[in-house]
Amino acid sequence: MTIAFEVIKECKDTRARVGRLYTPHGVVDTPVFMPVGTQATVKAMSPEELEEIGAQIILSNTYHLYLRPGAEIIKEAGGLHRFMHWNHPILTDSGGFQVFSLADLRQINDEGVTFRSHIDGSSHFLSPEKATEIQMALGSDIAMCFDECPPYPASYEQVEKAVKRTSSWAERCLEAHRREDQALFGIVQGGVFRDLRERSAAELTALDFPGYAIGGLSVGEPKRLMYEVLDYTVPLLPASKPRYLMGVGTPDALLEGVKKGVDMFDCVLPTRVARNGLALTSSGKVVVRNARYARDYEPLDPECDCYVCRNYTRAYIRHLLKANEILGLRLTTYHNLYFLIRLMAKIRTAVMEGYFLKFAEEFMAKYLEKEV
Ligand SMILES: CO[C@@H]1O[C@H](CNc2nc3cc4c(=O)[nH]c(N)nc4cc3[nH]2)[C@@H](O)[C@H]1O
Repeated sequence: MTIAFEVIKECKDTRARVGRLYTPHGVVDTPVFMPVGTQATVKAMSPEELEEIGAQIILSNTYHLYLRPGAEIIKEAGGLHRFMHWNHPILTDSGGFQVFSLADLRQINDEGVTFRSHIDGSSHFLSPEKATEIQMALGSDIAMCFDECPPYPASYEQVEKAVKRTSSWAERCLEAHRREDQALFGIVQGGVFRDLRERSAAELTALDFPGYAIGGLSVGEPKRLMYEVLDYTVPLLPASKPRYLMGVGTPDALLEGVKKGVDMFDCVLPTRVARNGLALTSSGKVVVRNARYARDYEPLDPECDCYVCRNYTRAYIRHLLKANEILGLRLTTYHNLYFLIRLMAKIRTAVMEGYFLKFAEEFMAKYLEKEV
């Protein structure tokens, strides 16, 4: 068995649950936030720093690594874990989303996708078989099916076509998948159309994947629409298997996703906004680049106990960011990742001890979702 999942504790008044995901590279306590390491690195962080902040599993991208440095080099180097010196679980996204959102799309048909690289314009072809082969070469613990993620908004016909393709491509990925020490997760599509979500979930659960992602969300739709889709999609997935909401998210979306029964999350947000000088704190977002922090000798988050908040001030980090000093990016990234990973740990404790709903309400009351 390449991967096993067990539900440890269910929340009595929401769908939240604490679980444990057993993978070839270690155990993951869920709900879990996965830092994004698109090009085999979580930007500005070393693997040791990721361990220090409590990162359990990270995400990397088939599309990017296939284009650069190429799956062959990573395979020759002994696989992605050895290549990037990360000896804990890794999940790779299949390229389904990246090829639509990044590449200069040339053509998509039932066979696969022809596209031009966003790096050098060279022409490439990705199919379910090829995306699966690349992930087997990378050696991630969890590989994702090659799917079609429609944009938002998209017409019913467009989404229906993507569901059909995603289901047929899922069968082809399953057929092509040959690595015993790697789990392949299915991805449910269906946009914001309930009947299409039901159809996609039925077709994918019939294939009995060890885990399921909810795709096609966090693509620009209003949050309340995403929550509505989750409300009727999560119950369609087997409760005994991990559920992964792709591309999410902000502290409020993580809390809502956990409340609705999601176990795994990933988002570029904490690392991306850090590079724009925005810190996530228990009282909301702090745009530490702002002049108002020039003489602010408090930590990014006075309630945070991370290495950055124990040793540096807003004034210093603002100075570094304004001076384009690399340490500025590193310190803000370190704190943002710590903040989200710490939030997930608090969520797990709250579920275990039966006060999750109260915790979520109190957290949100403080996290005003506005810049302080
Ligand atoms: C809100 O942040 C922006 O939006 C992206 C996050 N949102 C997101 N939705 C996703 C959906 C899918 C999917 O349906 N299939 C596969 N295979 N991977 C996916 C990856 C996804 N990531 C960030 O890149 C950022 O630009």
